[in-house]
Amino acid sequence: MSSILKIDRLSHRYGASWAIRDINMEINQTGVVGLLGSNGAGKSTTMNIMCGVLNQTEGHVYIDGVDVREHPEQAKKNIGFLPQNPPVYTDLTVDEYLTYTAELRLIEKSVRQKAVAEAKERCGISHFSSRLIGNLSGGYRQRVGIAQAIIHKPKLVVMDEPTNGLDPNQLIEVRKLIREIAKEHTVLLSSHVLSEVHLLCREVVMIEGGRMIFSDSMDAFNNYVQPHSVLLRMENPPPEAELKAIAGVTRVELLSDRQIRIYFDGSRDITERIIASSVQNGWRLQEIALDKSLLDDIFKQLSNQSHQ
Ligand SMILES: Nc1ncnc2c1ncn2[C@@H]1O[C@H](COP(=O)(O)OP(=O)(O)OP(=O)(O)O)[C@@H](O)[C@H]1O
Repeated sequence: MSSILKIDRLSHRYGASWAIRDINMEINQTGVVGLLGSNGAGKSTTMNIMCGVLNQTEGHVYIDGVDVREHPEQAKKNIGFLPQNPPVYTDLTVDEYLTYTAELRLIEKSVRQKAVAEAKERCGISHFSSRLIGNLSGGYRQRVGIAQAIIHKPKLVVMDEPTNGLDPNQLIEVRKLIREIAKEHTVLLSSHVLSEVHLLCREVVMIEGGRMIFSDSMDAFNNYVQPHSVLLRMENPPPEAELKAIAGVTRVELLSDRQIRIYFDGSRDITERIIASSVQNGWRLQEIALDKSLLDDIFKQLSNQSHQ
């Protein structure tokens, strides 16, 4: 059986400069896969090629076994695309716009209205059928954008930064909708926000500077995001050796006479052991805080590893 998406040594350059180099990816299941990368990493370029909007310089993209460049019409039957700026027409009503997109997707006239009704229902916009898109909030406009992406029931739905610019309530709602959609479709979404990918995705692909630097499950990715150091403030800190003796501690860094950073090997109960030792030995612990890895640090760490 063919993969839902297979990307094989994909590269693209604009003029003389390469935007992406040698991207490889394979997805075989439903669920959400995140394409994570900072601004300018190459996410939109990859997605635009995947969806047949841009012709690559080198490499291949197969959707359900069909080469997007060689057989675009056939491949696009199984792709839904929500670009970074949703292609919604603000002077059309929701019904007019979705009927138009159903037509573009070559859905037969006899079943077009049914397809529009189903897409509206799934995206929670049935009650806005005759509302002008220009009069909808950002969150609802995004739902209309998602509705056009699933109207022809594609196997793969590609969403370029789908939650960008939404307010916190809209964010929660749109995330919920993406999770729903991902029960039946494979969703590939891009983001430059680590927490977004964390909340939604089963797998993560990271690109930086146009190169793929990580591709694995969310659990594997978490190993990089989990804190590996803790910041302490103590009124009566012990000699370094006593802190090093706590199980799991790998390194101790004295920041000032009361502030200390402790590096540990990933065991989650380290804070409990530090607190217990402090109470037992009278170190008078005042503050303890886990250092979360910053996205920039993770990018750096992974980039270094992939270049070694
Ligand atoms: N049409 C274009 N012409 C020339 N260079 C481009 C063009 N589009 C993108 N680039 C360059 O290609 C690189 C990758 O851009 P791309 O838009 O794919 O990144 P991105 O990860 O989607 O970033 P963002 O989140 O900012 O959209 C960047 O250096 C960008 O400046």
